[in-house]
Amino acid sequence: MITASHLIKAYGETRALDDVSLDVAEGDIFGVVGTSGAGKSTLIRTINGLESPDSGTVDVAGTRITNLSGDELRAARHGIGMIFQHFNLLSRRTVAGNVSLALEAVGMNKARRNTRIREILDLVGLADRADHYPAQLSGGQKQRVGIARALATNPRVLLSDEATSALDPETTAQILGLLKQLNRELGLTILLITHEMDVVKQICTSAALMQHGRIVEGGRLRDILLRPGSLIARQLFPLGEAPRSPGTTVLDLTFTELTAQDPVIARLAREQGLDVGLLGAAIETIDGEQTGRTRLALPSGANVDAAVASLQHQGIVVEVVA
Ligand SMILES: Nc1ncnc2c1ncn2[C@@H]1O[C@H](COP(=O)(O)OP(=O)(O)OP(=O)(O)O)[C@@H](O)[C@H]1O
Repeated sequence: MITASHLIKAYGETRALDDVSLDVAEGDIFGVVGTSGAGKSTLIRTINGLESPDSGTVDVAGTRITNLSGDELRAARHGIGMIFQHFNLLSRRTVAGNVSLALEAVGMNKARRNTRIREILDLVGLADRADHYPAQLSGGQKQRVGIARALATNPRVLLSDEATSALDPETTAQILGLLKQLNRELGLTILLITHEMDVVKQICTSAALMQHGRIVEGGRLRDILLRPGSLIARQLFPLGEAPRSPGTTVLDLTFTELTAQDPVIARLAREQGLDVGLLGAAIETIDGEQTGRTRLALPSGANVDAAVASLQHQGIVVEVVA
């Protein structure tokens, strides 16, 4: 649904995008994560045609965005909804008036606009706020207006630029819940950029990690998590620095639903006759599956190869970290 191919964008000496390629499948919720300055905003602005790359191409829903300019580009952008960290609402317009803007831009007549505004405000849970002004709304309600405005023209794609970064954790969870619902009910494809791994945990089905203008890792979350050495898995389930104590072997285990219910540690201890220590664990539901990482310590003298083989036999990804 969204394909970016070999994007390069430089600002002076800085390569904000340094050969970035990305594929977002229809119906996916794809999160691009990275620290400040990694190039996330430049990427999302290039995908909706606000920024043109020095080279490379962007296709959204079958249209080559990077070939368009002027009216053609404006028309294509009506098919791409976008929401922002600071909502970008017009303070002098009511909630209905803000949503109406998107519909006026595509030339819809007043009667149809009014019907569509009611419909979309109902969908985002703001039917009773149509006549309020942005200043009279909470942050979460303002973002709901942003979402209603972005989806008013029925785009198949929604881009989200740090849409929950200005919200408290509870409101963030509600807005992410709404996005997930819209993804499910409308088949909406969502590409979001965020610096918060929690956002990825809560709704994404796929993710990519950006560093210094490059995508250093990406794919479906369930595949990424089972990739030994995955940077995204480490950030999703931080276990910290591995402790070093002479003779002890430290293992990091990554497991998915298949094994979450199994008595993995007990079985390892029993089969190998080992006193296994538990050093850390982080377990969450990701993409609907119980997933997690656990850090174990094996005592000195343990047959590490046999222990690793036994864990791998149970479908667990094992890394010897110390
Ligand atoms: N218009 C611009 N002019 C000059 N440099 C820019 C411009 N836009 C971005 N950059 C530079 O490009 C790099 C990537 O910036 P970008 O805003 O895309 O990163 P980001 O990951 O979105 O960071 P943040 O989360 O802080 O917004 C940075 O080094 C930034 O300073």
